[in-house]
Parts: sequence; structure tokens; C-alpha cells
Amino acid sequence: MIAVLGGGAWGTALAQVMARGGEDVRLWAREPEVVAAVNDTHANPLFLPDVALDPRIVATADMAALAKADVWLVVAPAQHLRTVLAAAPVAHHPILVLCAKGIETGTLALMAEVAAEVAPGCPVAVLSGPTFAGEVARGLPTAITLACADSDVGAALVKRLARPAFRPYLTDDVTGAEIGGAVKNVLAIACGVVVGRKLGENARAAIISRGFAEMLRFGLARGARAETLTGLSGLGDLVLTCGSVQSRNMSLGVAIGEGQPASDLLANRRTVAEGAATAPVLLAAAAATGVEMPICAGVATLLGGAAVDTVIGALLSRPLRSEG
Ligand SMILES: NC(=O)c1ccc[n+]([C@@H]2O[C@H](COP(=O)([O-])OP(=O)(O)OC[C@H]3O[C@@H](n4cnc5c(N)ncnc54)[C@H](O)[C@@H]3O)[C@@H](O)[C@H]2O)c1
Ligand SMILES: O=P(O)(O)OC[C@H](O)CO
Repeated sequence: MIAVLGGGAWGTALAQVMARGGEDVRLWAREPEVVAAVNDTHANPLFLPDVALDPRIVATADMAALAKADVWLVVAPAQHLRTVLAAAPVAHHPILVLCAKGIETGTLALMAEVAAEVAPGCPVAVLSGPTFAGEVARGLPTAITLACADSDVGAALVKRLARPAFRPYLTDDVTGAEIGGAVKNVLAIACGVVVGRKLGENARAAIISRGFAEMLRFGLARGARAETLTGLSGLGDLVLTCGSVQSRNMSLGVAIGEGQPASDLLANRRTVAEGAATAPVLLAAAAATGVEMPICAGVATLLGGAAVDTVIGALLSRPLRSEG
């Protein structure tokens, strides 16, 4: 049995992929209306509208129902991972596949570090890459990074999770996979601002490429490998998320660029835009590592309420420097 912890768009899409591949899937959702909709109508209109779900997905509000699963896809948002996992019945040490993209506020911890603290003894892997949930749930072709420090566990997981149109690529660089996914969300907000402010396609390409330089600097300083950061979970996801308003992070940036206050946009939203929480934490982590990340800093400043034109002006007036 495979357990899915989190009934948002991504947890539901992953449950669909696993169920379609013949797995017995238990999906834990926090919202009673999601549990009822998945079980009664095989749909999740709250988080993944317009997708007919496989009737083999069984949703539950009771985490005890997941206890028999040997593999857990953990899909709670980054800022809630600690609380959700702390309540989970994992004493039998299932494999935890961490699917959130972010850095924890306060601790500056990556998701694998949080899991190691909260669920000691559980083998951990990270699943991250260019994967809009709606496309994955509809069975469209997708490739993704599966990162696991234990090569035997990783190889078994890749076989277990792979489907004809869902292709995991294995690496042992867990930090690299995590950093790519966390940083690209912040950069997608920046790209959205460029689009919302109508600054043009040249500016968007500049943000993607200079933003990638920031991801690379920070990742390498934290021990990630360049091949991971240029792979699916890094550059691949950056290109996807900076190229489509299907992205919640990018569309948040578009609205900020159009002049809507970030605080209004973030108040009371039901879906996550992980980059908003990650931006200030990333800056603190970058400072602790001695790495400069001016575009990510600009995003954090905007989210704090700075005027869009002031932030853009500050980025454009930075000293000229060499590209490398
Ligand atoms: N949606 C995608 O296309 C996609 C793809 C890949 C990775 N991800 C990542 O997956 C993670 C989950 O995103 P999503 O898109 O499934 O979420 P979502 O925006 O669809 O839904 C919000 C989720 O947050 C949960 N939540 C809200 N408040 C909570 C709380 N206090 N405690 C615990 N959980 C709470 C809700 O139950 C729900 O599962 C994020 O880190 C996201 O970056 C999303
Ligand atoms: O909608 P976003 O911005 O959270 O992006 C979703 C996925 O992370 C894309 O890979």
C-alpha cells in the first residue's frame, strides 16, 4: 500500500498516478470535504478541479488508516511538514518520499532535515521536478527527479513509482534536488512581476538566467551538484514555473507586478505559493552561506511591501560585473 499525506493538488495528482498503476492508495486529507468528495464522487474540486479520479483512491481523515503503507508520499506544504509528520504513525519506519518545495521558516531547514528530526529512522527520498499537478493527473508525459542518499532504496523507489508517462530519474543528491525546487518558486514570482509589469520577454529571459546563476551559487555553496541543479529539479522546474501562469508562484508575481498589494494577495488564500514563504528564509540561508542572491532579495522585499518600481530600479542599478 502507498500512503499519500496531503490532499492538495499535488497529493491528489500523485495518488491518481499511483492508483492508475495498480497500487492500493490511501490519501490522507485535512479537509473533510476533500475526503468526502474523493470517496463519494471521485473528484477533488477544492484543489484539483476538472479531473476524474481513479475510484481505487481511498481518502481518509484518520492517519491511523495509513499505518500499513510501506511507502509514504509526503505532500504537506513545506511550512506544515513538521506538524503533519509529527502526527503521523511512522513507528514502523516507512520510506518517506518528500514532495514539498521549500525551506522551513525559523529553522532554515530543508525538508529532509525536518523529516530526519521528526521521523528519525525512516528512510527519506525527495521527489521534485517540472510537474504541474493537473497535467500529471491527466496522464500527460512527465519526468521528475527522485533523490535518495541510499542507492538501494532509491533504485527500488524508482521502479515502484515509475509509470509509462511518469519517469523518475535517480540521483543521490538530495540537497541539490531540494534547493532547486525551493529556489525556483522564488524566481517564478520574480518572472511573474516582469510579466505583470509588462517589462518584456528579454527581461523574463534575464531573470531566468541570472536567477539560475543565483540558484547555482547557493546550491554549490550548500554542497549540491551542478548536474542536479541543471537537471529536472533545478533548471527544468525553473523553466516550467517561469513560463506559465498555471504556476501559482508566477501568477502571484503577475498580480504583484500589476500593482496589487502582496499582503492582500497572500491573505486567506487556500492554495500555496511556496515561494512567498521561502523568499525571506532563503535570504537568511544565503546570508549564512555567504552567497549573494539579488533577485531573490528583490522578491523578499516586494513581499514585504516595497514598491515594484523601486525594487526593479535597484536591480537595474547594481554595479556591472562579469557573468561567471
Ligand atoms: N500543485 C502542483 O502542481 C505541485 C507540483 C509539485 C510540487 N508541489 C508542491 O507540493 C506541496 C503541496 O502543494 P499542493 O499544490 O498540493 O497544495 P494546494 O495549494 O493544492 O493545497 C493546499 C494544501 O495545503 C494544506 N494545508 C493548508 N493549511 C494547512 C495546515 N495548517 N496544516 C497542514 N496542511 C495544510 C491543505 O490541506 C492542502 O493539502 C507544495 O510544497 C508544492 O510546492 C505542487
Ligand atoms: O504552481 P506552483 O508555482 O506551485 O508550481 C507547481 C510545481 O512546483 C511546478 O513544478
